[in-house]
Amino acid sequence: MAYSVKEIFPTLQGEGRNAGRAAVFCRFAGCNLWSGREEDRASATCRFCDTDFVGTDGPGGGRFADAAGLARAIQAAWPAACTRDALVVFTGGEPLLQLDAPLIEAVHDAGFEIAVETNGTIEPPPGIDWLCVSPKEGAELVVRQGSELKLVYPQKEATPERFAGLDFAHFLLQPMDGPDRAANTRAAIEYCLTHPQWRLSTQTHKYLGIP
Ligand SMILES: C[S@@+](CC[C@H](N)C(=O)[O-])C[C@H]1O[C@@H](n2cnc3c(N)ncnc32)[C@H](O)[C@@H]1O
Ligand SMILES: Nc1nc2[nH]cc(C(=O)O)c2c(=O)[nH]1
Ligand code: SF4
Ligand SMILES: [Mg+2]
Repeated sequence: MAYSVKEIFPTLQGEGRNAGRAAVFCRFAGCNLWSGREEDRASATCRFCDTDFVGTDGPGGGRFADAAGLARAIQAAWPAACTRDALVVFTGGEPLLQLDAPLIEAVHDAGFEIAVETNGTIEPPPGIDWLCVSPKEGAELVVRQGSELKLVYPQKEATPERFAGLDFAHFLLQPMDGPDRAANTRAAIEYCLTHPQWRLSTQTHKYLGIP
């Protein structure tokens, strides 16, 4: 199938348990919880999104006719001379609207480990090496196991207690960015201090000034 990609760029994973690890980010266009248009934000299911995922006009973005072509573009963006420890992070928008078996096979064949950032509303295909699920208030969570559960905090109805018993290796709270980031960060720290199952995930790339 063809893929709509907003942007492809090398950077360090800024969030979660793999923060600090070099990766190629492949950001798919489109999401099932928001159109991405500001005029629709207030009526969307997910209203706090910090990302522009509309269109295919970002650096390295475009329409890719097949998995081999997209895998080549990802490989070309890998900054190191060899593919040792190569990692691609599929994100978006919602990557599970587009990530499929042929693309997983093509990037594995190119030597990459595959990480995915998903809102957890769509069943993932097999073969993902690191699955990060970030539940959204008001959206049904269908992906109930994975590598890390990274909850943006606070969300009124999506409380940590609702997810603490699910089958994930790591549980993270990520302060909601926006006008209340400082207060949200203090609240997340307080929660982690009193609930040590949960660790703090800060969006380090925003402090570091990298994409
Ligand atoms: C832009 S989303 C794309 C992947 C997928 N749609 C999802 O929501 O997980 C990437 C990550 O950023 C998080 N995120 C989005 N907006 C945020 C905000 N305002 N503050 C903190 N994290 C945010 C999401 O929860 C998710 O973990
Ligand atoms: N450096 C960096 N790390 C990230 N981790 C998750 C991101 C995302 O937007 O999915 C992201 C991102 O946009 N940049
Ligand atoms: S589900 Fe993810 S990409 Fe979609 S609007 Fe929410 S944070 Fe943004
Ligand atoms: Mg981001």
